[in-house]
Amino acid sequence: MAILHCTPLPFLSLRTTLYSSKSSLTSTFTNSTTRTRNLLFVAMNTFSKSEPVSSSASSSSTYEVPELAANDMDRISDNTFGRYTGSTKRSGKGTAIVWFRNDLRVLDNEALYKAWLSSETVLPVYCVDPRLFATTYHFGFPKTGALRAQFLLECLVDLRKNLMKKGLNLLVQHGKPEEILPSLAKAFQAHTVYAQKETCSEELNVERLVMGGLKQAVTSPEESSGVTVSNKITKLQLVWGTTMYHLDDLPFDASSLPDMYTQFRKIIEAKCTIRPCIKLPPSLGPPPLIEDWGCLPSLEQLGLCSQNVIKGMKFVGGETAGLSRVYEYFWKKDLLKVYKETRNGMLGPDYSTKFSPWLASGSLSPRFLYEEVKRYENERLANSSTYWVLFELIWRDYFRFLSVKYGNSLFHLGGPRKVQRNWSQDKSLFESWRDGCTGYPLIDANMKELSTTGFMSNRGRQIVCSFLVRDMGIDWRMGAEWFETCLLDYDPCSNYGNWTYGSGVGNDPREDRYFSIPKQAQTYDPEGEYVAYWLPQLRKIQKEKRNFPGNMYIPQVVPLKFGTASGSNKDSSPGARRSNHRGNERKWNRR
Ligand SMILES: Cc1cc2nc3c(=O)[nH]c(=O)nc-3n(C[C@H](O)[C@H](O)[C@H](O)COP(=O)(O)OP(=O)(O)OC[C@H]3O[C@@H](n4cnc5c(N)ncnc54)[C@H](O)[C@@H]3O)c2cc1C
Ligand SMILES: Nc1ncnc2c1ncn2[C@@H]1O[C@H](COP(=O)(O)OP(=O)(O)OP(=O)(O)O)[C@@H](O)[C@H]1O
Repeated sequence: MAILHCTPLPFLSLRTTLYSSKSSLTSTFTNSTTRTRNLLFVAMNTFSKSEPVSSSASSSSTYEVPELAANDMDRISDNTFGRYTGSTKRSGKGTAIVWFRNDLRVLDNEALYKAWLSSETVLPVYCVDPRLFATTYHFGFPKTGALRAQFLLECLVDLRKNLMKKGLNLLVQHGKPEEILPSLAKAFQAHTVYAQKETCSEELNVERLVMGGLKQAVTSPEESSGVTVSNKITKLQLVWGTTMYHLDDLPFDASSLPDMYTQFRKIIEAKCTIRPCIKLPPSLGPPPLIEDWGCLPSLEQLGLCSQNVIKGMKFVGGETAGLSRVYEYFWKKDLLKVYKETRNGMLGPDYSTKFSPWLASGSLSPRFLYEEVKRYENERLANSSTYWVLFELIWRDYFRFLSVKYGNSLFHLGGPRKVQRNWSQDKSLFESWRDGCTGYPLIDANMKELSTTGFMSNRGRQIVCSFLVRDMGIDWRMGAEWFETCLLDYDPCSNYGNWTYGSGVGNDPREDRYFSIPKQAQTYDPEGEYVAYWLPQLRKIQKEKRNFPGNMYIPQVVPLKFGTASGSNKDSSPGARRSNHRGNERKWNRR
């Protein structure tokens, strides 16, 4: 297989020039500074770009997710917006800024709604923050890989389009929010900056800096829209919005969050209701007078090599595509009713919802998903599958609330329980995992899918995590940071939360399990279809041997801790296809 090695790219300086007049606001890109990244691993940017061209159509096929024409997606999104249009009246004065972060949507966006209600003019802003394109904390991988960066850019194009449909626009500025927002607040004499509240320290730090910047940029006395604004500090109002259940509706403080998921779920299902989605008026305009709303950077300007998805799933970024995927999965293909039976699959777009990239960027509201599940249950049928999507979305909520409870310990080697264990940071072992060259087809296929598409199934993520941590004994944060680079759906809470669970350092000591590769392969890829898709050289091998190819495949870099990879299932893990969250694994014996 040919691997494209991209040498680390110089980092671009993104400089913002802001003319503090309402009519002239310009952003410029400066392609000047070259700062070579300080990288621990030089080959960190290796992406499996070009598989050999295969004779079989199925081996080289790509699937767009959703697989719908652009005009169909526009129609679906217009219809959805139509259902969420109300007749609220605004009563506010002056200008409010909406600072978009991981809430790149118009539908059910509370920050946007509050800004509209509280003002006469809304200024929507997105800051292309260079820190998002720097490197990960410990191991120097790209903080945002090319595929997620591309997805993000698509989200922004679409957000601008949807805001324009609502009579607004999106101001795109290049630089740090703590520098841009105070300047804008001053220039527009905004009374408030509204934004979605985040929970992890990197984002909290930016919130603190923005707050500090706003305090320093006190607006000067001036007559604006008939209102006298005198030496007022622009407020930063942070709005909760990432979860299906609202933080304020939990029957306990985040600090008393139960440490067992099931306990958490049962309490909130019994005691909490999910707030309805917000209905917006047909127009949120008028927009402020701005000549130049700013342009989006190219991947190259962000210091990334552009990467085409040439195999597997190609996700289309943006709210329009996200709403269309919901329509496609629930209504067009009618797959919600079988979700629980198919969700542990690995191949193709339809074994699971694939909502996660849109949820992570905030292009889809989890409350909207809840309402769509309920609508489906009313109009079609309700069964354990329709419930199970909500069950999984509650996991997502849980990891978000855990980040409030446990703070930075979610990112620490010992995790929230401060578990002491010896970890290795063996570079060549790690690289064999990262590049999909371990000699275990199931691991290698999953890792190639990740670097080629930015996605991996939940089953695959659990298996490759267990292998890295249990069989290789590698520092789990290396795996978590590589996922941070690659995943389209990267979310700090879900990613680091799942990695701490998978590594046995999470808050729940029972979530400490070993996934046996032979057992997983036999259960979830018995005919080797998945591995042969990603490793075409295995296609010539008998189906049931593809996961156990012996010397017909590359050598294994480490032996397995339990069981063998010979094809026989020597693993004594609990029964196959259990429907619980992390079924089909065995308790890890601590070293
Ligand atoms: C090591 C590891 C790392 C992960 N990193 C991330 C991450 O960065 N971002 C992310 O969104 N998910 C992460 N997950 C969770 C899960 O794998 C993905 O959410 C899921 O595979 C996305 O595919 P889907 O949308 O088709 O999921 P579906 O099976 O259709 O589930 C519906 C939704 O439920 C939520 N969900 C499902 N499983 C989980 C879970 N275990 N934890 C949290 N939410 C869940 C997701 O929002 C998902 O979109 C990780 C899991 C593991 C084991
Ligand atoms: N959004 C995020 N994405 C990825 N990592 C994050 C995010 N927010 C916080 N972190 C991680 O949280 C950790 C914070 O480390 P920091 O040193 O600031 O805090 P700390 O608790 O004092 O840790 P330490 O004791 O290791 O110094 C880092 O590992 C950082 O990468």
